[in-house]
Amino acid sequence: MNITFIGGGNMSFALIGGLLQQGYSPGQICVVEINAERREKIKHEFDVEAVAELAKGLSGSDVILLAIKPQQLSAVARELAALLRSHLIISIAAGIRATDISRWMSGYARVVRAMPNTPALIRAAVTGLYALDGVSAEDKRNTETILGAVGSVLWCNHEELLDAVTALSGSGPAYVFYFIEAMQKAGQELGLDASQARQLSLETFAGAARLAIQSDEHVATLRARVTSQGGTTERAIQSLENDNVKHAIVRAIHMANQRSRELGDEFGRT
Ligand SMILES: NC(=O)C1=CN([C@@H]2O[C@H](COP(=O)(O)OP(=O)(O)OC[C@H]3O[C@@H](n4cnc5c(N)ncnc54)[C@H](O)[C@@H]3O)[C@@H](O)[C@H]2O)C=CC1
Ligand SMILES: O=C(O)[C@@H]1CCC=N1
Repeated sequence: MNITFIGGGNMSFALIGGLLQQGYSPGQICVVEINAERREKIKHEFDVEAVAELAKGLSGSDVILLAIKPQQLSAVARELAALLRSHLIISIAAGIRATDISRWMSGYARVVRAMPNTPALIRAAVTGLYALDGVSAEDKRNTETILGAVGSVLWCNHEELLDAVTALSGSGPAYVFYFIEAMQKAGQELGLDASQARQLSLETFAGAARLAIQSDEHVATLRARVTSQGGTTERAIQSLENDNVKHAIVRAIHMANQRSRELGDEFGRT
C-alpha cells in the first residue's frame, strides 16, 4: 500500500514518523507539499519523496491522505477529481465533511474522515474515524493500519460524531496542557522551582491517567479515594466546584464541537 500525503505539516510529520517506525519503507510514502523548505525538511528527516505537483505525487499511490488546512481542502479535492484512479481518500481536516469531499471529487465515495491528535508524535494518538458507504472492509482495514501506526483508532457510525471527536480528543491535548500550565503556576507560587513544579505536575497527570486507564472503577470513585474527609483535596475540590470549573470545561468542549460544525457548514456551502 503506497501512501501520498497532501500537505507535509505537523500532522503529516507525526503520521509518517509512525508509519516508518512500524516498518513502512520510505519508498512507499510520497508527500505533495507546496512549500520548498518543508519539502527539504521532509526529505532530510525521512528520506521520502517530496514533490510540489499533485499529479506527480500520485503516480503509483493507493491511498491519498489529505493533511492540509480546512481552508485549502476544497480546491485540492476539486483538482484531485480528475486524477483519481482507485485511491482510498483519508482526510484529517477538522470540520470538513466526508460528504463534501466526495461532492468536490464529483461523487467519488471511497472517502474516510479521520481525526487524530498531536500525541501522534510519540505514537500515543487516539483517532476517530468515519467512512462513507463507498468504503470497503479492506479500505477500513488499511485505514486502521495507517492511523493505527500512531496510536489507537475507533470508528463512528455517524458523521456528526467526528465533530464530537474533534472537540474531545482532537483539541483535547490543548485542554490537558492548559490544566498542566495551571498546576505548574500554582506549584511555583507555592515556592517550588520551575523544574520541580514541572516534574510534579506532569508525573501526577500521567500517573493519574495511567491509573484510570488500568482501573475498572469510575474516575469519580478514584477521585473519592484521594479525597480524605476534612483534608486538603476536599478543600481544593470544593473550590473548583464553587468556581464551576466542571461546567466551564464541558462548555468549552461544546464550543469546540460547535466550531467544528461551523467549519463544515462554512466550507460545505462552497
Ligand atoms: N494540529 C492538530 O492538533 C491537528 C490537526 N488536524 C488537521 O490536520 C490538518 C493539517 O494540520 P497541521 O499538520 O497542523 O497543519 P500545517 O499547517 O502544519 O500543515 C499543512 C501543510 O500543508 C501545506 N499545503 C498547503 N496547501 C497545500 C497544497 N495545496 N498542496 C500541498 N501542500 C499544501 C502547507 O505548506 C503546510 O506545510 C488540518 O486540516 C487540521 O485541521 C487534525 C488533528 C489534529
Ligand atoms: O484546532 C484545530 O482546529 C485543530 C483540529 C483539532 C486540533 N487542532
